[in-house]
Amino acid sequence: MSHFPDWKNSTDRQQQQQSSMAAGVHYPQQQPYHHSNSAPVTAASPMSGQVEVMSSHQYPQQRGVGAPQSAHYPPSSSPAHYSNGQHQPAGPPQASPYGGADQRGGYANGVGGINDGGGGRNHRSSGREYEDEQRRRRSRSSGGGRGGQQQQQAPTSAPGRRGDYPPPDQQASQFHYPAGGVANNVTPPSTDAASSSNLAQSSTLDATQRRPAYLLHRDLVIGKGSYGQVCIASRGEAEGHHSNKSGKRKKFACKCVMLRNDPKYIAKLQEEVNVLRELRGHDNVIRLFDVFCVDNELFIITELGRGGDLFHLLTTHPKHGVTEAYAAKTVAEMLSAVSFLHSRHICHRDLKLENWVLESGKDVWSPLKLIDFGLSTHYTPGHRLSRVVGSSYYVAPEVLKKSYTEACDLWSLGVIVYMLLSGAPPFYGRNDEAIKASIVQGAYTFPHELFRDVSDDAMAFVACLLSYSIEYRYTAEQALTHPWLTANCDPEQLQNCKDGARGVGTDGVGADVNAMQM
Ligand SMILES: Nc1ncnc2c1ncn2[C@@H]1O[C@H](COP(=O)(O)OP(=O)(O)OP(=O)(O)O)[C@@H](O)[C@H]1O
Repeated sequence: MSHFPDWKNSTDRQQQQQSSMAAGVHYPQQQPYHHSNSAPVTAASPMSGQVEVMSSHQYPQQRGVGAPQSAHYPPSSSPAHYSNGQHQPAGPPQASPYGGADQRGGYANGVGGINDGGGGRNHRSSGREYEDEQRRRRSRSSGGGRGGQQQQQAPTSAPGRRGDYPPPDQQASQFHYPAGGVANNVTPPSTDAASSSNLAQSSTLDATQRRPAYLLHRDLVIGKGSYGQVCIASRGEAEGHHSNKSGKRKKFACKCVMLRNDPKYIAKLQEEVNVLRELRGHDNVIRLFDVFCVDNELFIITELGRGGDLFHLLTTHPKHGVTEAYAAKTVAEMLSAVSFLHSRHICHRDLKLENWVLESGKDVWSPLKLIDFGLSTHYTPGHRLSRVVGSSYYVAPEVLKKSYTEACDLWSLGVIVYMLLSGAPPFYGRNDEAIKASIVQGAYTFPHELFRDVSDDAMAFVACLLSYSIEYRYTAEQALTHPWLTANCDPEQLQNCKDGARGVGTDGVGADVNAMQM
């Protein structure tokens, strides 16, 4: 028996993936996986009522040939643990490979209980502030969830058919926005119908300012999150504007968020949009195209990651772990994006497999793009953040202890790399509270069963990111120079990542948002 429900058989996830396929998100067929001799990942146990208190996705606990049969994996008696206090490096961590499997392990320290009162999460709502989650859960259980309202209000066409939203007769007024019509300020909904007209509607248009209408395909859902759903939007020839070479309408991802009359909520959305704007142009950050409001609903139009997210890539294949070459390429791109964020004093705070999408549905080696800046925030260097936000499994211990810096993003990347290499999370538990306790304790191992094909350098790299002390944790810039990346990445690609980290090659960063509109 395992404490991890069978995430592979999650109905929500399957439906979402089928919907994504229909929506034009095609998961690449190439398989960058290793462990070809390993047995398929074993489904642990059927999804159970635990889902209410589990994180968004359930990660496998046991897998592969030789995986321990115990309920807790790695076993708590594993000799691979060693304590943080005893083995903390004296200076910034170097690429010091561990001598052997029995010496590899995580740092344990005597940190006490978790002081966050966060609760569990539903299937796909892990990336949110814990207090908000509690509120949403109450709202859902009373049948008043925002997502439900959104579904009901959506004036889509008949089920199964493409739903063009808004209806054709409303498109001109609602989706032809002026040149300055991007919602530069997200306005809270108003009870006054006249004043609740969105920015697009309230501006005067002339012919030269008009832009092509978007068609929002409400039934082509590519992702669901705690703040709404992400659908396909398209525009192109049908409105007499430029189409792509094949004459098809160009597709975008559209995050649809119902606005609430809540200043904090609006401020959060404003920050998400601001951050997306500011990061525009980096190769590994999803590109923002438009933002606008219609009838108290905010639409954030971005580039479409056609290859789906990394969670899907990692979990839908029967083998576990990707090759080191693929992991290194992936991580170099992640570090490039994160270094770029940090150079602009933006902390993402929700780095996880689900928030990286592949640009192409045909090439698994295509560039990765960072999405979901809903928890991102600008920070003042040297000042600590205190709000407990993040996703289970990935959240850094110092975040749970309410005093953290941008280094929390590097911890999350450490968790991601660990998972890419092994297919399992370093910190886990039977529910969110147990996972958080495991993180705060900080002990993890590199079980031989999962890491037998993984190099010492790779594990040393992970350890540099999963350093309990932020003093010793690598920055994104430092991590980009780690020998494991040098040994496993294409030199030119790695250099591009390093350049991207410094903002070299990013087009028009900081320029007026209107310049980016198509
Ligand atoms: N631009 C995109 N291209 C492809 N897929 C996307 C894109 N944006 C979002 N998705 C998919 O939709 C899912 C949810 O999107 P997003 O994370 O932005 O929503 P959210 O409400 O903020 O979610 P969460 O609560 O998990 O943080 C993603 O995990 C991803 O699978």
